[in-house]
Amino acid sequence: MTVAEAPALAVVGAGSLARTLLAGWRRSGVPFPAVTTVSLTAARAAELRADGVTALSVEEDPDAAASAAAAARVVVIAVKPWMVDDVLPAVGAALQPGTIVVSVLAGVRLARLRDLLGTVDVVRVLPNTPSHVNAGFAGIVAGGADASLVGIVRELFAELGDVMDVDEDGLDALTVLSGSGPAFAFLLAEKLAAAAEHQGFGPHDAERIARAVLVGAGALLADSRSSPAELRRRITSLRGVTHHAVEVFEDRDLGSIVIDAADAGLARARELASAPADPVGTTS
Ligand SMILES: NC(=O)C1=CN([C@@H]2O[C@H](COP(=O)(O)OP(=O)(O)OC[C@H]3O[C@@H](n4cnc5c(N)ncnc54)[C@H](OP(=O)(O)O)[C@@H]3O)[C@@H](O)[C@H]2O)C=CC1
Ligand SMILES: O=C(O)[C@@H]1CCC=N1
Repeated sequence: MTVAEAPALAVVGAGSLARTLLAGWRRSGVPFPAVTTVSLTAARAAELRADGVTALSVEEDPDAAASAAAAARVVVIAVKPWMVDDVLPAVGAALQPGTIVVSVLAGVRLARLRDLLGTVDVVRVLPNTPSHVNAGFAGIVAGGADASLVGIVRELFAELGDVMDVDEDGLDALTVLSGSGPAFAFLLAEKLAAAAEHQGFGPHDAERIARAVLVGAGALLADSRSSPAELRRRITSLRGVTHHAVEVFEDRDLGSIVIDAADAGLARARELASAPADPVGTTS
């Protein structure tokens, strides 16, 4: 993205995902003329300032989100889904013409976002944490937003990885498939490390093995035109070691475990669409 194209950016909500996106954009060198973040706490803002960002907090300035939104051309909303009623009306009231809002919130539908913001220039994007290293995957629902503004958003997320246009049902599905998906891969790495410890390796070497396997398999997948199934077949010698090990996964029906997990995540994404408040009283 060129200097002329890069928009002034505001990010409302400065948690895990917001910082992932900022890291990816910094890494790919997007020349934003200004970046302002808004967190709840002053402590978080201080952390971000140490990274060279203009960081506001609601604790220090109750109007922080409105002032950040007023000065931006792209406003990313990255608070928790159940915070939208508190956060969006003030953002919407401050928006200048020609500004687009990007919601990365799981579940919350465009109709509700438009109502709370009072604008149609809002899109939903569902990114994932590998965006940190520009190996992300994001679904985007453009809705009825201005096409040239949507183009800027699409380009911004293309800096972070692959971008797929979907409808809102597709985005709910991607929330668990590609949004949560990296967590499934990390879970596998954790379990592989635990198996290595079970077979006698110390924790350091066990994690070293698991990391090398996941990183190596990912790199091979990225570099190869072969399907995942074909890459797996090449490791699986007839009546060999892999065959015996994979049979355990098949016997326990790993396929339906993954489908059940995806369905549970999808159900939660749909629930979040209408969740009025944080059901467990925590923001983590
Ligand atoms: N994590 C992920 O991989 C993905 C997350 N998402 C979505 O991204 C959103 C954020 O998730 P995540 O980053 O994990 O959550 P975090 O809890 O890490 O971040 C939430 C942020 O919101 C801030 N905040 C709370 N209240 C306010 C307020 N009133 N005004 C402004 N900021 C406020 C918090 O401030 P403080 O830091 O000071 O507490 C915090 O920085 C969620 O809606 C989630 O569905 C989507 C795809 C992937
Ligand atoms: O767990 C969550 O709700 C968010 C959405 C997808 C990944 N993290």
